[in-house]
Amino acid sequence: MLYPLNLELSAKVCAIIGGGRVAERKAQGLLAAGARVTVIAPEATAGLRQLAEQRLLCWRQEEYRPGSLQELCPLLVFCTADVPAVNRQAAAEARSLGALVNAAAQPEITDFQVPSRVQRGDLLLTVSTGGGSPAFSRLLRERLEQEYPESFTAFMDWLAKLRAEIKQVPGGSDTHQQLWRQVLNQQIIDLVRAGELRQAEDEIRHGITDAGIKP
Ligand SMILES: C[C@@]1(CC(=O)O)C2=NC(=C\c3[nH]c(c(CCC(=O)O)c3CC(=O)O)Cc3[nH]c(c(CC(=O)O)c3CCC(=O)O)/C=C3\N/C(=C\2)[C@@H](CCC(=O)O)[C@]3(C)CC(=O)O)/[C@H]1CCC(=O)O
Ligand SMILES: NC(=O)c1ccc[n+]([C@@H]2O[C@H](COP(=O)([O-])OP(=O)(O)OC[C@H]3O[C@@H](n4cnc5c(N)ncnc54)[C@H](O)[C@@H]3O)[C@@H](O)[C@H]2O)c1
Repeated sequence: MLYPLNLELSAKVCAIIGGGRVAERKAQGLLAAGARVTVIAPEATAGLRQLAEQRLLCWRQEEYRPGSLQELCPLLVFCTADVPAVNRQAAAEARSLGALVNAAAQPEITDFQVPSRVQRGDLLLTVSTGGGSPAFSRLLRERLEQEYPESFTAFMDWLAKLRAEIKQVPGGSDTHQQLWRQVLNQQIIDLVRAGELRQAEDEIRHGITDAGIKP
């Protein structure tokens, strides 16, 4: 069974071996998370070249060779070359440097997989099939995008602010847990989904007042 975790990657060094379609997809996700990305590949897609020209990532236009990763000291290494032996070599070096390895087509050298995802502000929904069917992950992701539209971005922002207020309320975490379980119900999700943010927020505020709490 895979163990899910959401990594804080801002300013962390990540290396991508290979410059094809898979590399480009991985680079986009990593850049969105604020990582410092270096691509090592003799050739790169137009999209990757553009990102390099905009200095959003570093493209080392060369083949991977043992030692290439040494001075980078990356946290994560993505092996996406279309030569399995190259990916194996890079993965071995990465591990010796303490990095975690992703190799989409070679599960035997993979430490972690990248899930399909929907981002709505701080709300992050991810889907994995453990490599069984990435196409099914995509299908589910498309459904989740419809079920959790953009309105959730603003709602999550509001909810996090309210939680910060509630945290100041005396009673400790048991009281807070009980309160949240009472005021957050399935109907709230439906209201946010329908874009009725104001009503969702009012429902929550009323629930808090009914519980006798003044945030
Ligand atoms: C989630 C997503 C994220 C991302 O890539 O960032 C991702 N694949 C996506 C899409 C996708 N990938 C492929 C297709 C074509 C249809 C098909 O083949 O099924 C489609 C669908 C499409 O594009 O329509 C081909 C494919 N993928 C892998 C192999 C290798 C193999 O199976 O051996 C092959 C065959 C290559 C070949 O035949 O040459 C392997 C992996 N792909 C994973 C992630 C990991 C498992 C995640 C999981 O199980 O859920 C894992 C194990 C490695 C990893 O960690 O990257 C992204 C969803 C984007 C979205 O949400 O739209
Ligand atoms: N396209 C997909 O959706 C997908 C998904 C998962 C896995 N895969 C597999 O992952 C691999 C990469 O897929 P792709 O579509 O990005 O392939 P691609 O052919 O578009 O890209 C391969 C890249 O590897 C680079 N490369 C070759 N030798 C290298 C070396 N010695 N050092 C550094 N880079 C080197 C090439 O220059 C090229 O940029 C393939 O084996 C593919 O079967 C593809």
